Amino acid sequence: MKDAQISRLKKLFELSLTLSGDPMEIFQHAAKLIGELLEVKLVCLSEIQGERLNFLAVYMDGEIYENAGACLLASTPCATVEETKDIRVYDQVKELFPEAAFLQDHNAVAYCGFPSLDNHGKVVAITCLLDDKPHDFTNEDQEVLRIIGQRIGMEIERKRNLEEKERVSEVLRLNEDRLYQATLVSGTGVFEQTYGNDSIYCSPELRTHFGWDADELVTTQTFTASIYPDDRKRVIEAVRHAQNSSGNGLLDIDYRIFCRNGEVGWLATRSQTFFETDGDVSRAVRTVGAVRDITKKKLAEQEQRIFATAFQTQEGIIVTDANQIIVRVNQAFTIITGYSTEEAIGNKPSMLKSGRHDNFFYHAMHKTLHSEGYWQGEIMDRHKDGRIYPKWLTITAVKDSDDKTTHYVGNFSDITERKRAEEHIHYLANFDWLTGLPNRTQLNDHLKYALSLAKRSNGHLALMFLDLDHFKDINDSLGHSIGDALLIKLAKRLRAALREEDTVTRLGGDEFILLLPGVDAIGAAHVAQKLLDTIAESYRIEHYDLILTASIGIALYPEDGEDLEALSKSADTAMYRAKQEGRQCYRFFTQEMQARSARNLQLVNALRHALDRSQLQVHYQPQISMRDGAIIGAEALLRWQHPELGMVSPAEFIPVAEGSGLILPIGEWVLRCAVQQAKAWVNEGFGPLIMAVNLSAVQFRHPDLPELVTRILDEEGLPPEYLELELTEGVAMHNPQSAIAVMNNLQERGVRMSIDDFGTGYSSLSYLKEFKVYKLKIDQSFVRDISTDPEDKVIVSAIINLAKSLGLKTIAEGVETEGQQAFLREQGCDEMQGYLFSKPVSAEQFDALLKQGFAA
Ligand SMILES: Nc1nc2c(ncn2[C@@H]2O[C@@H]3COP(=O)(O)O[C@H]4[C@@H](O)[C@H](n5cnc6c(=O)[nH]c(N)nc65)O[C@@H]4COP(=O)(O)O[C@H]3[C@H]2O)c(=O)[nH]1
Repeated sequence: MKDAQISRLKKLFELSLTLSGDPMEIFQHAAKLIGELLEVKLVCLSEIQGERLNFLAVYMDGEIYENAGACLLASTPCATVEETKDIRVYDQVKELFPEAAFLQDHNAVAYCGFPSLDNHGKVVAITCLLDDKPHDFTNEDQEVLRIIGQRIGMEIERKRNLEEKERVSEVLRLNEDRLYQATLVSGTGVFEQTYGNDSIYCSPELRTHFGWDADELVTTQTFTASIYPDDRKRVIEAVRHAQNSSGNGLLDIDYRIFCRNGEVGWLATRSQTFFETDGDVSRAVRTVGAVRDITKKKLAEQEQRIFATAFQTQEGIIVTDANQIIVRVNQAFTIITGYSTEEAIGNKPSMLKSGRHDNFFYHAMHKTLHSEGYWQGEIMDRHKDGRIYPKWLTITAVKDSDDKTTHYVGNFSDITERKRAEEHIHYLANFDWLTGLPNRTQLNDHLKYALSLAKRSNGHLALMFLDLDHFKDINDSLGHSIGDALLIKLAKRLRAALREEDTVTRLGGDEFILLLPGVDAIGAAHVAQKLLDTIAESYRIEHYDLILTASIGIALYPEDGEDLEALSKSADTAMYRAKQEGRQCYRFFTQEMQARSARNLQLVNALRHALDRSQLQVHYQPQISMRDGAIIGAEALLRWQHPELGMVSPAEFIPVAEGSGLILPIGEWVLRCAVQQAKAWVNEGFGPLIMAVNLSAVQFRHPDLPELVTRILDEEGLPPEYLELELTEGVAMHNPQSAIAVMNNLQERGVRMSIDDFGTGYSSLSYLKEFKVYKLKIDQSFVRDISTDPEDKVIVSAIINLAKSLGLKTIAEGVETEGQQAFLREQGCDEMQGYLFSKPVSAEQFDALLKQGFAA
């Protein structure tokens, strides 16, 4: 080949190389060019990759093949090219390199291989030319191949760079992909800001948070506008600080933004700013960062803060697990209970128990908790110092998603103060502030209760209005403080003068209302007089000795009213009458009551002297045996003959004597008279004659009674079996247990007992069995009507049968007719007494009866 031809070829080749962009195309082009130019059978352009030759382009018999295979470099002539880094030419090459299969396959005779080197002088490719016949590779040919070899080396390097680039970008793409997946999973968004360019790259998640569209341009301004105003300044300052080259460029910040849905959300940003240094000057060039949505976390934190704050309230809080072991308490718990957190945790709430509630209380509490999941109520607990205090407790069961209780939360407050205030309010609402006496509200309640009791038992009650006389004068002359002190003293006296069950109320000023349950006209008059006397005793206040009087109006249930209003009106009216009639006195509402009271007073006064003025007498009424009509006993009945009042019935004066306490001396006198008389009749030979003496309730309840009876019997010399004490059914049944004790005592002393007026009370059979009585006295009210009233017949016959079954005798009183006598005899009554045989008579007349004998 001529020089000119070569240089033309070189230029052409260089031009072709410059024009082509793809290294692989260049390699193919080069292989083809070489093959055609040097007219060889095969050109193989291979890249060295480790120990292998990769055939990038193969020209064979006019055809070009791309990536046509590979072979090991070792034991090939190409290895010598790599080694020498220069062109190698071999004849009979097949024989020279028998292990190179490639040569054998193509039956290679001529071989020319030239290297391509990279910038560092390393062989990166070998191009070999093969022919199956001898071929002369001239120097010029070799020169051209060297030039091509250099060019191929450059292209191999370019190819490798491209491949590296592609690999790196693939890695980057993969990384980006992974990052994207990671950010998707973690909810993290990323951004990148390059300074000098106001566009901020934001990942899709970030755009989603902020509500920016995918194609919307995000700038510093857009970003700042999305920040919640309260956080804006803080974020701007922190970003500026991170961009300041004096720092490390790191920024960690939480802030709020306006989310796409208009709500406020929380983001956490972690970013790094990168700096570029030019000489001494350093400036921020880029910031990359990750942004995380922490709205839920912040809300949880906020909730926790709220919970923590709520936990630290004035209310005690106690949290237990499902087994009621305390797991948490707050500070207020310690303040209220006295137990520290350490003392409480691990313990049970029962450590606070006061012992004031029984097991039923706690059982009911747990039952409600179980069924309702909630319990609320007042409970008494014990403080660590031992003090018991009331608290208001709410317990709530905390349940998991399976509706299983995991914890109990108890909230409580010490309500000691509240209770005290309530008590104070209750006190003010129910008591008079000055005297401490109950007020009208309480009186109403007490009166309602007393009225209901009285109605049920056909009982009585008295309501009194008490008004001080001229009290205003004391206030006006001595001042209100003296007046108040006087009222306080008076209130104490009134209270002390009355029974526990009575109510004294101050209406305000100098007016009082008194409620006396179970009190009739006589009792009321008695109490009123007692109060007037008590009030009239002088009062020492400061240096004054004061005298006070009052007027009292009395209303009685049921006579003067059946309810509060009617009774109050009546008592008020009566009180005004007392004022009008001279003050310092009491008046009843009705004239009848007033008269009865006056009569009562008259009787009491007269009775006081009845004994010593010998106005009393004992009369005797015979008691007859039903069997033979013989007088077997006498009932002693008291008679009072007053010079002015005339003959007063015992039915009238005995209650007066009982109410005034005079019954005790009078009763003793009757007993002694009766015993003396019995003794006289026994001495006269009229025995055995039983003397029956009435006992009043007051006598019967007096502890000295048995002793007194024995003493009189002893002193008068009458054997006890001649005496029979009559006790009314009502008195015996009033307090049966103590009646039994007294009866036992008397029986042990040999004295007989009988029950008077039997059938009028409500005897209990079980008590009747225990009473040590000898006889039942059938009340005259039944006897009176036995001929006409079939019911009375039944009653009388029942009493007789009952007595028989109990082993008791019966005596019928008030027998006035033969018919009554016949019926009683028929029913098996043992004895009788009544006008049919004799009225009560004097001892002398009785003596005559005894002497003449009696035949029924
Ligand atoms: N209509 C009628 N009455 C008859 C007949 N037979 C007797 N009486 C009356 O019935 C009363 C019977 O006495 P009492 O039930 O014990 O009831 C007595 C008794 O509870 C009480 N009493 C009388 N004397 C005494 C006494 O010395 N001490 C006590 N504590 N109470 C006495 O006074 C009550 C009344 O006594 P008296 O007026 O003496 O009334 C007597 C008697 O006179 C009759 O056939 N027809």
